[in-house]
Amino acid sequence: MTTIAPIATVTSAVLAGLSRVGVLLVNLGTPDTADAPGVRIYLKEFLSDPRVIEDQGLIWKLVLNGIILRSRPRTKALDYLKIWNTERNESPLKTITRSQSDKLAAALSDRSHVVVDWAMRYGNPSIQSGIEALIAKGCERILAVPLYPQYSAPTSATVCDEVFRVLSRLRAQPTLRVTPPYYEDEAYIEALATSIEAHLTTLPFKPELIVASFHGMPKSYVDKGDPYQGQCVATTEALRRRLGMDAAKLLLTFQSRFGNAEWLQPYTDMTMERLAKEGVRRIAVVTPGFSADCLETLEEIAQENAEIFKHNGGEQFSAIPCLNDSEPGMDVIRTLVLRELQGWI
Ligand SMILES: C=CC1=C(C)c2cc3[nH]c(cc4nc(cc5[nH]c(cc1n2)c(C)c5CCC(=O)O)C(CCC(=O)O)=C4C)c(C)c3C=C
Ligand SMILES: [Fe+2]
Ligand SMILES: [Fe+2]
Repeated sequence: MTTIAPIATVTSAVLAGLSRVGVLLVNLGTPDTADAPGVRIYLKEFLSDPRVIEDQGLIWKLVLNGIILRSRPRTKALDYLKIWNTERNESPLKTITRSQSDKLAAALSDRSHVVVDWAMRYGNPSIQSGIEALIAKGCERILAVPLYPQYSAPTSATVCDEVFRVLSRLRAQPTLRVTPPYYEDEAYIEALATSIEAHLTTLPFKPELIVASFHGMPKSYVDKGDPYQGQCVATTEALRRRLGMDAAKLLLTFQSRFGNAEWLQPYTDMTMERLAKEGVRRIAVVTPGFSADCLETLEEIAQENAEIFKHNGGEQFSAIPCLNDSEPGMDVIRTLVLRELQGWI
């Protein structure tokens, strides 16, 4: 049965005349600790989400609990250790998302009734705690911002599911808006292009080509109607136009395959191997689908895929940082948020 949460905090804020607008930045989530128990808790929550693994039947439950959660946490914890932010003792995804939130708050500080916070879909800080904190600060309107340029059900939709689940337990709900995907927004394409150009000037070599690697997903999800692949293609084509590069100079690939089903192709790792074997010696890889550097960019691309490329004859490999909390990156988030807050501020 759905329980109705107490609304005392909401009521007192409203009575005090503190009606505010809340902005909640949300990214995927990451383990709290870089060890097997921490990764197990994270993977269990993540992989039990029917938006991520659509068939949550008995066979999947047996595979998840009997195989995956027994072995993967140990190996993945070692990968997390390679990229861990030891200063703050947290995953880079958290450090960067917090900084994006702080910088957005600073950029909107002249609008005192706007409150900015951040949350993770899986793990901590949770979406529930983020929404409760905004409500406690008097926010009667909330803009949820899934930090994914391209929409997909396993990422953007599940953020909405969780936001709606939290609101479903409230008697006095805040009014809700959700930012749309921004896969071909001018500010986003411009930010990607300038960050690529700036990065290339820092390299001691000139890449023969650039690979744009997006997180993959099972092909069947797209066949059933997920628009993700089309939006990745649209981003890449817009970037090609902006950079004056053709499909042979800016390639589109999909990484992070999980399980045995067919995922979106071409696969990043197989492309690295193919390119090196065909004689390409110098490449750069950009990851436009990730708004913040994380395990998939810092370890899988910058370490694993660099190794695959070099092992097969490649010589120079450079991973281009995500937009993160850089000036162009914050320009994207600020532009998106200000556009979607129109009429509220
Ligand atoms: C069926 C499984 C998965 C789907 C579908 C999926 C889609 C998807 N994921 C991202 C972004 C990220 N994924 C990250 C890690 C990660 N992804 C999966 C599985 C699926 N992702 C797993 C099991 C993991 C954990 C690591 C591992 O065990 O391999 C991350 C990094 C998180 C971090 O802690 O740094 C991100 C970001 C997108 C955009 C996406 C949809 C297209
Ligand atoms: Fe993923
Ligand atoms: Fe990965």
